[in-house]
Amino acid sequence: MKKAKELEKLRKELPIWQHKPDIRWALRHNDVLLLNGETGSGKSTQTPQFLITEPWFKKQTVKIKNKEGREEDVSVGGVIAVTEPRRVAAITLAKRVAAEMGSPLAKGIESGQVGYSVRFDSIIPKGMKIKYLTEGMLLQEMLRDPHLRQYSAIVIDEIHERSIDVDLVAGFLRQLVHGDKKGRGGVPLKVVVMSATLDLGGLEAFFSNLETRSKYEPVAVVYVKGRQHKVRVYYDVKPSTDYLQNMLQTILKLHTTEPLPGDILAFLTGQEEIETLQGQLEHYAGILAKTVPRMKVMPLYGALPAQAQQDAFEKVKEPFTRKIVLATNIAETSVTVSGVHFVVDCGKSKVKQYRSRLGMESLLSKPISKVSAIQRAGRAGRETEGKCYRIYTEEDFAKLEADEKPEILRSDVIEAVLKMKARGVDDVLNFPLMDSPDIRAMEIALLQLHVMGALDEEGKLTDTGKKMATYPLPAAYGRVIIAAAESDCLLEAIDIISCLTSDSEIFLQPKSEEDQETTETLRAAIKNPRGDILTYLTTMQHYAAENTDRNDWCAKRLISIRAMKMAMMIRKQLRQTCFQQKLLKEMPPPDPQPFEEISFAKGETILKTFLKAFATRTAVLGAGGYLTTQGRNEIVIHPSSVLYGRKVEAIMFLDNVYTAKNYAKKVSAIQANWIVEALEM
Ligand SMILES: Nc1ncnc2c1ncn2[C@@H]1O[C@H](COP(=O)(O)OP(=O)(O)OP(=O)(O)O)[C@@H](O)[C@H]1O
Repeated sequence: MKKAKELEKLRKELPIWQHKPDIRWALRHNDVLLLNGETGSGKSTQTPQFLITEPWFKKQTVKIKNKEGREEDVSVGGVIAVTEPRRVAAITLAKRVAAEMGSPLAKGIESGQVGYSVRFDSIIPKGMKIKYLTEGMLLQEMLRDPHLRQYSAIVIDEIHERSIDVDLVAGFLRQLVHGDKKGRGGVPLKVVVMSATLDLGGLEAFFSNLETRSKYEPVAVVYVKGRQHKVRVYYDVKPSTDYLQNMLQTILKLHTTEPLPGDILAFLTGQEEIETLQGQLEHYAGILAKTVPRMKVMPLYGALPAQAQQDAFEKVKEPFTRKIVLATNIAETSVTVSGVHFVVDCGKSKVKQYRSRLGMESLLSKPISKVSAIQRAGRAGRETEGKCYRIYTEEDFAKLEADEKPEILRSDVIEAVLKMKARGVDDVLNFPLMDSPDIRAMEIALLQLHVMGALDEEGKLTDTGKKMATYPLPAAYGRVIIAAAESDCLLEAIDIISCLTSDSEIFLQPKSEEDQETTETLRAAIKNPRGDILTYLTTMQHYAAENTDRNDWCAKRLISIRAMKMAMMIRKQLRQTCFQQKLLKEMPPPDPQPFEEISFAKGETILKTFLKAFATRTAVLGAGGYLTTQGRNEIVIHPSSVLYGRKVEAIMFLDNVYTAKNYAKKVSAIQANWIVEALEM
């Protein structure tokens, strides 16, 4: 790692450096700054560093009335939060900025100026002035500290990515900036919104307070022109029929013709493609001539453990070796993958799509937007001039949409509605957001939350709803936790939910028929004929009871050890939260505990508990197959379910995908009369 002094020279060469005075001036006179800058101009790393010496940044002690109406001394400010759409970006940026400031950032070191906070991992040193965190973490903090008293400023990075979380953060910040400042003892909160897209008009209108516009204009705008290094872009001359094959050839060609140094970063749509290409590249790596550099192929996707993700960012230490990073769009924005001079872009990514008519969400592989293509290319020009190879034609590029459609317009909005309610927004249909979701999607979400008991007849958040909003879980699983505490099956529900919400699938797919047979035999003991929910329970209970070699236990059954480790962390966190909330009377004894088969009756209780949250995700067997209870749509059981091919009276499914057919996933066998009971609750 370079020293702060050496890095200072590089910092001064960044295009944003020239704008340091404008940025400071703008925030001395305005509460909101919109900052537009090309990728690589230095926004994410420099902006917070420019601001920590400003007079308004200092921590202040102010008098604020508490709930009883008594005035007390409270500290406000002294930290700048920078939100990032993804964990990797928050962590790598914090490390970079810590190095630039010459401030240590490591586990066990107590003081330092930079910290970060992402799920299951944080370093918050004493004296921290800059904190990188994910948008989701800031939303959780806002529930505990609605006035964000810890902070002098919030910097929203990469707002153009438009995740649901960033839209909510922006909506709540707008409310804080324009609301009365009593909750902060009169100290204003500064907000910096950073974007790589030029269209700031919409954002400016959103953050301006239209009612008071004539008296006071709170929004300043700064444009940062230029990036540090040039990136040349190359296109395919004709459309490709097999882009994976094309990617492979392009990477091999670059590897065999381009001199070192110069690592390659390739963008693909998901884990499966990455693993396929990795296998192919490693095959070629074994047969390359000795005169050609060695290849070090490194995957980079969301479900990888944090350390494996960080490894992909490191410089290659081995001599005469080229790093080839195969990534999903998690490496698309904000990050610098060290050593990369070449980007190869497949031009697609997986996106969530909500079909409000069906009330269901599915994941589709779609062409990216122009903004994404530009961001991807930008990764080649972070440390030096670079090249980007687009595995599509220039005409195809011209046809791409300018921007991604905001997630809130293509998703199930139940979590968004719950978070708004938890923040005290009563009229969610009229709460100002940058883009308001389809009214039908909002109404469905309100209805579902009411059915779950999170909202009362008047649409007010109930105690159940308040608790649900505090869990780092989809709303429906939060509801299951509460129902399970009432039905004496909380520990079992936590075990199941931990598996269900782990980063990646617990059960890996066998690669050959032979594997399939052996796996089936070994999995027989964990499979429960009543469906996937109870199968997850036995899996977790066997895994937690295993006291010799958990890796070996997983490998034999083709169970993902990585997914199980993540599930164990979620289990620990949920047990602690439930203990704090007094849903759990005492903490269970530490693992390993002997495996104990649950009774048939307990299994029924668990399924009925899940049904309290998933009553609308059920289907009943008719003459032609299963028909959903909501909407009477045909649905078939997905091959990944233990119930695949079985005909039972009725099913409950926790997930579904809409590809060639409407598939139910994570399926359990239930009785039709339980659905009526659950809906009448
Ligand atoms: N982890 C890192 N390792 C090496 N260099 C880095 C690192 N992070 C940032 N840099 C350098 O700092 C420059 C500016 O990075 P920064 O993230 O601030 O830019 P940005 O304008 O926010 O870009 P983007 O919108 O793409 O995130 C990079 O181009 C790179 O040269």
